[in-house]
Amino acid sequence: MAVIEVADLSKRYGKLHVLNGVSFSVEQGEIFGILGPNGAGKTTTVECVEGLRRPDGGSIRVLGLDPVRGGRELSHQVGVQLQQSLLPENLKVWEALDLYASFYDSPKDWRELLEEWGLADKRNVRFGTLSGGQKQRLFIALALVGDPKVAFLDELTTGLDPAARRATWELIKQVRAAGVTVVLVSHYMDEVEELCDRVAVFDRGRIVALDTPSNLVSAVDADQHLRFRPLAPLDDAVLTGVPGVVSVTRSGDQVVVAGRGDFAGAVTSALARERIPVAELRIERHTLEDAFVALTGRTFDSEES
Ligand SMILES: Nc1ncnc2c1ncn2[C@@H]1O[C@H](COP(=O)(O)OP(=O)(O)OP(=O)(O)O)[C@@H](O)[C@H]1O
Repeated sequence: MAVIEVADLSKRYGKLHVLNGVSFSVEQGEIFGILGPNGAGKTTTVECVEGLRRPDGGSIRVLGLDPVRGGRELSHQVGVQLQQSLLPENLKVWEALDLYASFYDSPKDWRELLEEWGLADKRNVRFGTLSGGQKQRLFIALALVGDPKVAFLDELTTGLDPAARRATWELIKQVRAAGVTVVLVSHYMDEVEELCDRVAVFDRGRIVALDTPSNLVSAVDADQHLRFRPLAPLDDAVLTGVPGVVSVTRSGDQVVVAGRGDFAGAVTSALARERIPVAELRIERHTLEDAFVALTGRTFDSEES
């Protein structure tokens, strides 16, 4: 069952067309990723879906309701982590959770959320004195305190250190396991690969691909690279004739073989046949970043113009 249905969404700011015909649906219980570089239109899309912005065209349904007209009814079933959420500096952690819980019909017990999100010992601490990571975890807890059916999380792990990011990912998986549908806005490729069941790749106000992260990666039609250090003299001609090999180059004492299809197995067989032992053998598999470049012709970090 689709929890969110977006069809042909368009949005302008003055003369700037920010969204042009964006369509997607989010199924119940999935983590749906919205990935794209800065300015691609991710936040505008999500804010339209949340009912915070009015689209210029297209239709949106969330749990069967129009987010603008059904806003009141929806707000009890939806949790939102705002991108630049700000709370009064003096508000204590427990007061923030208690306040947010009061907005909902049947909120979660915020004491449990404090435990889950590692904030139990910060209960009486004022918001203004929390670290960046603690603020971020509090914002996620606030998005979940209403026990929502759908949670929108925007730049989930910004400001968290690597261990805290991993811990957050595990908690988000638990949120999914509890049946909550999650829409995750991100520009972190690793996060999307780790968490998302499906991902919509945004570029310049359009969705250029929508699939599982692994399907997006395997659709990349570009050379793969196999690297190794030969431990005996190697004539490149041994490898250039191997089926699937596109090129053989050297990088210091490493050999880099570019190829397609099943070339890696054929290369290692050829090395074995020639009795050339190798060290540090590794295949550089494609990533979501490669998929983005293949889809748009641009690197992910280039800003939208
Ligand atoms: N209120 C606004 N008025 C005018 N232009 C806006 C407004 N909000 C966003 N924009 C512009 O619309 C475009 C899309 O912005 P949006 O925030 O949706 O992108 P994004 O993909 O979420 O980027 P980021 O990752 O930086 O948040 C950008 O060019 C942005 O400058």
